[in-house]
Amino acid sequence: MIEATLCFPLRDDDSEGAATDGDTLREVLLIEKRRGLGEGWYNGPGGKCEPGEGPRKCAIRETREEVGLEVRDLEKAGELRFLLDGEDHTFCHVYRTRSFGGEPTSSDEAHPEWVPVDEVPYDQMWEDDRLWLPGVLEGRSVTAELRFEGGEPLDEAAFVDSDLEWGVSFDGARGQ
Ligand SMILES: Nc1ncnc2c1[nH]c(=O)n2[C@H]1C[C@H](O)[C@@H](COP(=O)(O)OP(=O)(O)OP(=O)(O)O)O1
Repeated sequence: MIEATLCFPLRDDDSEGAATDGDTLREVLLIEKRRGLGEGWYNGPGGKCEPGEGPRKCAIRETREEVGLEVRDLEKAGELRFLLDGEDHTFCHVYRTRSFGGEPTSSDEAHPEWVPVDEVPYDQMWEDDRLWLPGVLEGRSVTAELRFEGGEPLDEAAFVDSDLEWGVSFDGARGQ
């Protein structure tokens, strides 16, 4: 099974024009994927773990490689198990963070964009994301089994059903 990661940097944009009436606009950094699995769709920065690499290190490396952001203090927010035609395909660790340095910049893999959390373009993302990402962006934790059918590649298969559990604890080794 492939082990992969996703990382969702969050910030409050209270600059003039972004917020009105004292409200703060909460934003998430998404990427428009320029190549590979999910090309053309929005997602968080992330990707496959290298051999021997822990998922937290992978999320930090992939975010640096894809958008040039140095993310820190990652909080584990989810574990997603993607099945294709009844078989395990990818196990994805999901993180969020409010701590990072640098400015997001485009690479040949990804184009970054700060997006208000209530304007996430779910119609231009993996179909399952609308089930779990809103809760993750609200600060909740989730485990999910997400089932696809129709053969490789995964991003051309049909999303068929899911089981989600919220309020999961990622304390201890599972928090890695
Ligand atoms: N269903 C769904 N929703 C949201 N995100 C994903 C899925 N399925 C997925 O596989 N993913 C995520 C998990 C990973 O972050 C990427 C896929 O990794 P990929 O881009 O292939 O990995 P890279 O390491 O960037 O690719 P290479 O550079 O190694 O080719 O999608």
